[in-house]
Amino acid sequence: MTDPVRPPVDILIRRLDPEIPLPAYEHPGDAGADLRTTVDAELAPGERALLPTGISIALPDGYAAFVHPRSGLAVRCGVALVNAPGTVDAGYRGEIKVIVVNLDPKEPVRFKRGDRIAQLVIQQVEKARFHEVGELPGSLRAEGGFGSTGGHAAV
Ligand SMILES: O=c1ccn([C@H]2C[C@H](O)[C@@H](COP(=O)(O)OP(=O)(O)OP(=O)(O)O)O2)c(=O)[nH]1
Ligand SMILES: [Mg+2]
Repeated sequence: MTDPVRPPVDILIRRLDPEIPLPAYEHPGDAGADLRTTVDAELAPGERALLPTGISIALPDGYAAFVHPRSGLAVRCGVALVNAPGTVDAGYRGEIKVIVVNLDPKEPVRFKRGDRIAQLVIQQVEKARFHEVGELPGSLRAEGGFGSTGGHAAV
């Protein structure tokens, strides 16, 4: 489905497993295209695994793809991504993989080949030039961070 505001970016994709469907947006306005895994896997509570998706892509320069968790898996099964969001660099040509972890304290999680395990968000990214200085310009926040504005539970 075409976005009326901005046309989609064209991305070359290789299917490393011909039986697994390509990543797809489930609805026209979705930000993420769901990624599937090519393997069966069972994760004990607290266990993590590197799951293959059966695809590799060539992003245009100036883009990156981010591997985000799926909320449904998180709320129903306690599945998180260890490195969320995973960063796929424009120059990466290897298989996209997903580092899942089972955060449920009691129940194992089972993935079946073809299951949708994560979602891929494509974004334009800025490149920075870093200019070293002795002093940074001032700001209202200054060095306050990590709860400096309050509103969090006392520790
Ligand atoms: O969830 C992810 C994260 C990364 N990658 C791939 C694509 C990315 O371009 C490459 C390297 O990722 P990253 O830079 O996050 O890892 P690193 O530990 O810094 O590895 P490297 O030294 O290869 O950059 O691994 C994935 O397939 N899935
Ligand atoms: Mg890196």
